[in-house]
Amino acid sequence: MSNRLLPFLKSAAAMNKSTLDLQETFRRLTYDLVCQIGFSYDLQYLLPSLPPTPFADAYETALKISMGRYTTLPFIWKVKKKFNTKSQKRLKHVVDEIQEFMGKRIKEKKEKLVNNRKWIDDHDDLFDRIMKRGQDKLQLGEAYYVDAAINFILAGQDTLCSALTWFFWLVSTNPSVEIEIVKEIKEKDDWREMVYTHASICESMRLYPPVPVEGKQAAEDDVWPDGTKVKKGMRVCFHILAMGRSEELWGSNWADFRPERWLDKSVETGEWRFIARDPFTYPVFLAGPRTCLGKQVAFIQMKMVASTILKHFRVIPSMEDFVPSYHSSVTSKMKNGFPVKILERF
Ligand code: HEM
Repeated sequence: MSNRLLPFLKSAAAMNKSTLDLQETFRRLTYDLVCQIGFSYDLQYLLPSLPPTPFADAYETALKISMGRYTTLPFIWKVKKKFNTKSQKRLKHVVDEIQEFMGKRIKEKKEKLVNNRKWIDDHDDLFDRIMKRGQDKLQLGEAYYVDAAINFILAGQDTLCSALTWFFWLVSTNPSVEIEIVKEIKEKDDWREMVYTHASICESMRLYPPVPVEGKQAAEDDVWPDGTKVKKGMRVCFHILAMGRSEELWGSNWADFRPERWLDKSVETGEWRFIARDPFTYPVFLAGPRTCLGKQVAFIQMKMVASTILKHFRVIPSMEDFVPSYHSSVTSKMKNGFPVKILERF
């Protein structure tokens, strides 16, 4: 944070009235973060020079073309695949690029694991741990780990970027919440004690869940408690965004951004206490056995980014009545980005 995000925002603040796309800033930051956490690899995307982002571009192209399969009839994309149309050639090209990039990272790790135990003991990123535990699988070849690494980036980068973008928009348009968060982050150094900030993050993901819609396929015939019959093989979708805006679940003030709905204030100490909601009411990270494996990491990262930025800067939408245009792909996005001005906080 201090040697990448802070200098980047300082240089944006120094350019006084210039506009910055915060969504693009978080896109770059989260690629850097996720690759650091996963592989100790520094992509160096968040630099004031705004360098090209070839790996991210390939990744997003692959995602866009593959997601298109969900919005067309299966036989259409199967025909396209068979006749190797332009989009299918493009998909193959970017998938090759991604696999080559990831293959290199995994190969480097595998060589170090085999040749130099000391190195691996000293460098404990996520994939060091996964590969150490699964040494028996090293013989399976790199493909196993390459797939796991690609899945890891998919799970962690876009979701974090989305969560941060909507959080900063909601905070910038709710001054009383911003004042309370800034007060808290100035008082508390430990992210575990940032209860009000935690509640604000939960509340922003209620209104704008990074993953807006989820689906699962029934492994067996099932009957739900309300009598609904679900046959083996049926696909069931649930709308996380709609659930977060349900009056039945959140009351008549569901449309308000109110971190306090997650909080209780101690009468004696005046300290906030967080009241968690059950994950089946709030399935932003899913619920049950497929709950997000990175939930804790996600909260830590978001609190670190939020506290780093809000301690030093004010983030102000560059247009006075800016209303973001919601775009749902795999994650909740702002259609034309989030143009802001960054001002030093004194
Ligand atoms: C605000 C941020 C995040 C949100 C809202 C989120 C949400 C989710 C959701 C809804 C799923 C279930 C997907 C499914 O089963 O179809 C999931 C799975 C997963 N998430 Fe997250 N996630 C976030 C951040 C992260 C981060 C930062 C990481 C990694 C450091 C991560 C790692 C994973 C992994 C590995 C899975 C797969 C679990 C499985 O296959 O059962 N997530 N996440």
